[in-house]
Amino acid sequence: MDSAQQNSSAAAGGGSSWGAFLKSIASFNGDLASLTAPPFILSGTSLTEFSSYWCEHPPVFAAPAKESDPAKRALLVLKWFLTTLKQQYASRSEQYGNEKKPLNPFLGELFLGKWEDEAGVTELISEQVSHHPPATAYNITNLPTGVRLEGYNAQKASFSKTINIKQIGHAVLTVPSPTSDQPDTFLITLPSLHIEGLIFGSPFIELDGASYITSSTGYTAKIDYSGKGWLSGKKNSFVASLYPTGKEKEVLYNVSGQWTKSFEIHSGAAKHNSKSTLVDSWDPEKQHHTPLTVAPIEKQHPLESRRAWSKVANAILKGDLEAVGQEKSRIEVAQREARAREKAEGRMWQRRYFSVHTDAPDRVLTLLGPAIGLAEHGDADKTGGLWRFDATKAEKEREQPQLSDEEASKIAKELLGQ
Ligand SMILES: CC(C)CCC[C@@H](C)[C@H]1CC[C@H]2[C@@H]3[C@@H](O)C=C4C[C@@H](O)CC[C@]4(C)[C@H]3CC[C@]12C
Repeated sequence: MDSAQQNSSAAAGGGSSWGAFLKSIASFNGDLASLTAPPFILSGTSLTEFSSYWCEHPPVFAAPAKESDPAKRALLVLKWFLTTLKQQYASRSEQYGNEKKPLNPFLGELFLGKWEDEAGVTELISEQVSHHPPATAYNITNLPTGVRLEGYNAQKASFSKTINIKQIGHAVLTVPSPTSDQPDTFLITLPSLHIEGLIFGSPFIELDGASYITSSTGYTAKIDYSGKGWLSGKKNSFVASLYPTGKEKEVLYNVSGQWTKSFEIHSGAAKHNSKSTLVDSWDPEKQHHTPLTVAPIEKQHPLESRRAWSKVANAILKGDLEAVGQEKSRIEVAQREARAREKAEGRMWQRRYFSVHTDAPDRVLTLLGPAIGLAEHGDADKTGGLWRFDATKAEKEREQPQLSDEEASKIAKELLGQ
């Protein structure tokens, strides 16, 4: 039995737990962390890991740095963005219907790794920068080209027929140009999503609405998402167009397909226009994907996600709900105590890699935000701040010597109750 079938039969047979869950979500307050999901829907993976979905194909991520034409560079950025969607929203649910509830990261949780392939080394830093409201920040750099993505993300959920999730935050991609000293900057918004299949106990994600990518070189891409309607359409569909910013009707390229399957890029406004030609295509089945390398658990910092959550993740794997509850609550209690200590001592938790942008208006949001309706403050009130990668802090972290076993145990005890 695959996990979608397991879920469905749990929903049917173990109807009481799934039924109770459905009832609880119908009245939930929008706080995803407060959802008490039945055991089979729990995942042992924390949301800090999700930042890695941005770069499962490093050569596609780094490709824009080699293109000298700004419009084509913008197209390569759009292509890369579209290739990430399958990982972001469907990789945990290969057979539709086994999306799970990820672990809620604790403040200061880290997920660090790197990809090594024909694009060279690409580094990932992901940090839980805020707990109330929960927000994750990330920075991904392809070292040979300097292509760099930074961003932060929070979710606001509501219930109307199903769980609807609005993503708050944005991403900024910096692409060094082969012909100029000035890199291009791309401001990226994130799609809304909702959960389908809940009633059958086999949840999966569908994207909705539109998201945008706009560049400092004067190009904007709009991506419209749609799903399978009652009468027509295919799951996970999208159409995208790339046009000079402010001239939505002057489409240079159009892209269409399914973000879980394949898509085609055509020149001009319409795919079946006599003047339009096929420029490029993507089929994830035919693509090689580079696995992320993460340090072995014993070598990780105690606040690194897989080390910190290892006991919870093992208990979830074994289906030992009592242990899941106990191990989770150790972390929650220790975190509450840590916050109380900080408050009493008049200090704040120090983020290791990111800082809140507090100076004059943010350069990228001021320059590019208006073209795609993003506010200058970046919804900072809903994400605990406008988070930017802090290269100075990152350098300091890099210089830190490896923790001794005693130091690591002390941190694990104080901050995670382990
Ligand atoms: C399955 C259901 C019953 C419980 C609710 C789970 C809910 C909290 C999960 C499900 C899917 C998750 C999305 C995920 O698809 C992908 C991303 C993209 C990533 O870059 C940032 C996180 C986000 C939005 C996840 C948030 C948590 C979601 C909505």
